[in-house]
Amino acid sequence: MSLLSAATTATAQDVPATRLVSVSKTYPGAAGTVLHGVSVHFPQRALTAVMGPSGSGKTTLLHCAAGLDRPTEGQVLLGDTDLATCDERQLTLIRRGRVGFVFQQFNLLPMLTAYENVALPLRLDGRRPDRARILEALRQVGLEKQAGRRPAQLSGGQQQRVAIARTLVAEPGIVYADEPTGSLDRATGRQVMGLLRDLVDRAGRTVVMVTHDPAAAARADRVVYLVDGHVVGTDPAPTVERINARLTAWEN
Ligand SMILES: Nc1ncnc2c1ncn2[C@@H]1O[C@H](COP(=O)(O)OP(=O)(O)OP(=O)(O)O)[C@@H](O)[C@H]1O
Repeated sequence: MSLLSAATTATAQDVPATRLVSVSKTYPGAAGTVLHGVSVHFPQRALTAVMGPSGSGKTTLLHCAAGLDRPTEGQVLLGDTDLATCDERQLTLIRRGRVGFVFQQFNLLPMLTAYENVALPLRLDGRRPDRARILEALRQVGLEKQAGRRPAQLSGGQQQRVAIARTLVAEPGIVYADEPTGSLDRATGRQVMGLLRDLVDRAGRTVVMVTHDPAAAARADRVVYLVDGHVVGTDPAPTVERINARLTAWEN
C-alpha cells in the first residue's frame, strides 16, 4: 500500500494535533526569555507555517512543540497527551513513534546509504525494516534508484527527499520541519514543498514548518507569525503577496 495514502487516525478529528498553552521558555544567560506565554494550536491534517524575524523564537517553539525541549512554563499537548507529564523515556518513545522531523541540514547519517537511513527509525523503534516498504518510501520521493548511495553522493534536494522518505516510513501523525527548503535552490525547494503537501493532502498527516521563505509559506494552509516570542497573528489564507507585505512591514 502507498505510504502516502495510509492516513492515520491517531487522534479524534477535532482535537488539534498539537496545542501550546501559555508556553514560556527562558534560557540561562544572554538569551533570557525567548517565548512569552505563547498559546497556539496546530490543526490536524493541515500544513502550518511559522514565520518571524531571525531570533524571534521559531525554532524554540518548534522544539517545545515536538518534545525536543521542555518549556519553562505552560503546557504542550500532543493530541491529548500532556508532554509535561512524560518522563524522558516516554518522550523518546513519542519522538520515535508519533513525531517526525525534517531539518534544514537533512541530518542523515553519512556512513549509511539512503536505504539504511530510511530504515533507521524502524530499527531504533525495534521494528524489523520491511524492504518493500522502505523501497516504496524511496520510490515515492523519486529516489528508488539511489537507494544504495550515501548522502555525500546525493544532491541537497535528494538528501532532503531521503529525509522525507525516512519520515514517511515511520508513519508519524505529525511532522515538524525546520527550514526544510533553507538549503535548497528554488526549484528543488518547490519539489520538497510538494512532498510536504502530499504528506498532508494524501497521507492525512499534520505538518508544522518553520520557514523564512514566502514561497514555501504560501503553500501552507495557515501561517502563524511570531515576533519577539509573541504570536502576533495567524493568516488562514496565505499568499506570497500577503506574506511579503508582513515581511516588509517588519523590515520597516
Ligand atoms: N539552547 C539555547 N541556549 C541559549 N539560548 C538559545 C538556545 N537556543 C536558542 N537560543 C536563543 O533564543 C533566541 C531565539 O532563538 P531561535 O533559534 O528559537 O530563533 P529563530 O526565530 O528560530 O531564529 P532564526 O530565524 O535565526 O533561526 C535567540 O536569541 C537564540 O540565541
